[in-house]
Order: sequence, then C-alpha cells, then structure tokens
Amino acid sequence: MSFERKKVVVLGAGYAGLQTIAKLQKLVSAQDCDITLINKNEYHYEATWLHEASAGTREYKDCLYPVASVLDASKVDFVAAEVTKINRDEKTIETTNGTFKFDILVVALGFESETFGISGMKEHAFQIENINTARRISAHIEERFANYAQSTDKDEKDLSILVGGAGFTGIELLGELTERMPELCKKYGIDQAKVKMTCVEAAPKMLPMFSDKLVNYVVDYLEARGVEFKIATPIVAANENGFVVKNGEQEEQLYANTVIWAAGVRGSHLMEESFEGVKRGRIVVRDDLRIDGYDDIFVIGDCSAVMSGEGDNKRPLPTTAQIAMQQGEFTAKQIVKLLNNDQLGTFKYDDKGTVASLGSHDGVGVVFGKEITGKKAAFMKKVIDTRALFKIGGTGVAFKKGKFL
Ligand SMILES: Cc1cc2nc3c(=O)[nH]c(=O)nc-3n(C[C@H](O)[C@H](O)[C@H](O)COP(=O)(O)OP(=O)(O)OC[C@H]3O[C@@H](n4cnc5c(N)ncnc54)[C@H](O)[C@@H]3O)c2cc1C
Repeated sequence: MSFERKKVVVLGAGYAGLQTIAKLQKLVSAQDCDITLINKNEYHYEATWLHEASAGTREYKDCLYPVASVLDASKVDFVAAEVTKINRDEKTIETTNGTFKFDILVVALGFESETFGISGMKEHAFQIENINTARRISAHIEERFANYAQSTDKDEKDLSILVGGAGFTGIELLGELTERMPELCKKYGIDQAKVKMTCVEAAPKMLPMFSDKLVNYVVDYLEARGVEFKIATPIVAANENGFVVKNGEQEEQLYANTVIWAAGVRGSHLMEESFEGVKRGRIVVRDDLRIDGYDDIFVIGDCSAVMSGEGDNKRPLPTTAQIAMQQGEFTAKQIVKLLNNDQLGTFKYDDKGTVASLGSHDGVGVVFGKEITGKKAAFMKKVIDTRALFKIGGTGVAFKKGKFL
C-alpha cells in the first residue's frame, strides 16, 4: 500500500467497534496506519446476553472477555478510558485518559436506556444497559427473595417483578426469569406460586417483528410459566411501589419490589453533544456509513441510522448486533479504501433472520425466511451467539465463552 501513515481511532469495543478492529488488523500491516481503540472498560461484554446476566441464569463473568485478548498488539493500541468529547472539526477525542488525534474516526459507542421522559423511570426502575446494570438486577432479585425467606413480616412485593416492555429485550428477559424462578424458589424455600411476574406493554401488539403465530407461541409459553401480560397498557410513571399504568380512563398502581425497564434504547448521549441532526443518539449515515460533511468519520452500530426503503417509505433499520457487526466488517474495508484513496462502497445489510430466546431451551424466530419455534429456535440462538464470538474473537474466544449445551 502506498499512503502516508494516518491515525485511525475507533470509539467503543462493542459489536460494531470490535468487529471493525478485528477485520482491520487483518487487512493492514503495522506500517500502514496507527490504530487506536478506546473503550470504557478493559473488557467487551456480549450485550445480546444482558437478559441472561440480569435474570441470573448466566454468570456475568461468562458474558465478557478482555478486549486485549482479541487485539494484535503490534497493530492496535488499546486505551481503556471513557470518551467525554468528540471534537469533530479539531479532529480530537477527549477521554478520561488524555486527548487523541484522529485522521479517520469510527464512532461505535452503542446504546443507552431511553425512558421517553416517563416520570420516575430513571430513578425507580432498573435499566438493562451494560454488564454492571445487569449484575445489579440479578443481585437485587436474589436479595429480595432472601429477604422474603428470612423475614417474619413477609412483604409479598419481594416476590413481585414488573417488566416494562414486551419487545425483544423484555420478552427474552421474561424467558430467563421463568427459567431462574424454580432454582431461586428452591434455594430460599419459597412456594413458586407466590411469585408474580408481570409484563406491561403500551402497544397493542408485542414483538412487532414476529407473526401472530410466533407471538401466540411466546404468550402461551410465558403464561404457562406464571407471567401475566398487560398489553395496550401505557406506563405513566414509576415510583417506589412499582409502575403506575393507565387502565382506560383510570390510573392504577402496580406493586413490586423489582421494577425493570426494558422498553427502549437510544444511541450514546455523546452523539447529540458532538453532531447535528441526531435523534435519540442516532445519526443518519450515508450509504458508505460516513456522515454528511465529514468524509473521515464513520458512525456505526446503535449510534447510526441506516435508512432503508424508497421515498416516503424510507425507515431506519432496527438497531441490532447483527447489523452492527456487518457494519464493522464493512467499515474496516472502507478504511483501507480511504487510506488508499480508492472509491468507497455501499453498505448492504444482509438480514439473516432474528431469534428470540425463551430461556436456554426454547425460543421463536425467523431464520432465512423460515419461522422456527421451540428447541430448534433455542439451538439456532446458541449458534448465532457463538458465531458472534467466533467472528470477533476467533476460535479461542468462541471455545471459551461459546454456548455449546
Ligand atoms: C437484552 C438484549 C438482547 C439483545 N438481543 C439481540 C439479538 O438477539 N440480536 C441482535 O442482533 N441484537 C440484539 N440486541 C441489540 C444489540 O445488543 C445491540 O444492537 C448491539 O449491542 C449494538 O452494538 P454496538 O457495538 O453499536 O454497541 P454496544 O454493544 O452497546 O457497544 C458499545 C461499546 O462502547 C462502549 N462505550 C459506550 N460509551 C462509551 C464512552 N463514552 N467511552 C468509551 N466507551 C464507551 C461500551 O462500554 C461498549 O463496549 C439485544 C440487546 C439487548 C439489551
């Protein structure tokens, strides 16, 4: 390659950022460019497994691995620091561990919880945002069950869990919770019939990405394991007692000592602070994944909005790990083209399907256009999860952390 040595900086070691690095370090030699990866933590966590860590069906430690373990240290400098500011015009990144210059920037800072301004939701509900919030949820549930078991003045709310949202995250979380309950109740000598799990959803349909047949499968599965659904029921507030919901014209208080918000995510708050035209932390990217006016800045993963469709039907693609990883791989190739002054390509999303787990042995999904349920879906989910580990971390990480049972 013949180009001057440029500074490539990647922000975030989630699916998008780490996949960019994993591919880029294969495509360039150490002399081709300086690559720096900046991530808040020393580790990468599997965000698509956060429902498992939250419910306590999977040890949080099993959902993460050291970022450095997948890097080629001769080509990539890793900085464990929090990005505090992106100066797009000065071409610098401010972090808690110094300021870094870039010639080419990849923003892959991922998602945060979005509570849509619902009163008290941030203060009174747990959010599923990262591995630490997930750890807190599972520890809290266990602590409530332990408290119930040992107290003489028993508080039924200790055994009540409210989940806000019947989208992908809420449903997968409920699937894990139903798997966790028998073990937790046995551990603390609690009659499982006393446990109350309620899912509250504002929209008239849950899991909008799936057919009625698959949705009915999910409802039957979860109801049979004790979950109560309140669909078309908007949550108007969260407080120290639980959720306040709208029931027709009336407001109703739902009580629980574990309250989890799983109904909304947005891109990083740094996006609004750094760029114009950002909506809920997402910026519309061009079809080469760069942003308008900045030919040296790629935005990928949950901070990006990739528009799909024609004319008035143009909509942003949903934010998923599947897209984030495809964007990462594509971006690595675009960086090489940029370094070589070659023409950049067009990102094309290849939708391989979606599978929602219902605990570790069941699920529903659409794979290569075909609907699947039950054990088949659970198996496919494990294949997808293990493939993601393999794509970024190779056989080493896949063998160590993969789902084989
Ligand atoms: C419970 C759950 C289940 C899901 N299941 C699926 C699924 O089955 N299939 C699917 O395709 N998608 C799924 N998703 C969505 C998927 O997890 C996201 O779309 C994906 O994580 C986005 O990848 P990303 O790289 O953009 O961001 P992230 O995975 O969020 O990674 C962002 C990285 O940036 C770091 N970071 C953030 N801010 C800073 C900062 N200021 N400074 C430094 N570092 C920072 C973070 O620590 C993190 O390492 C699920 C999400 C959840 C919550």
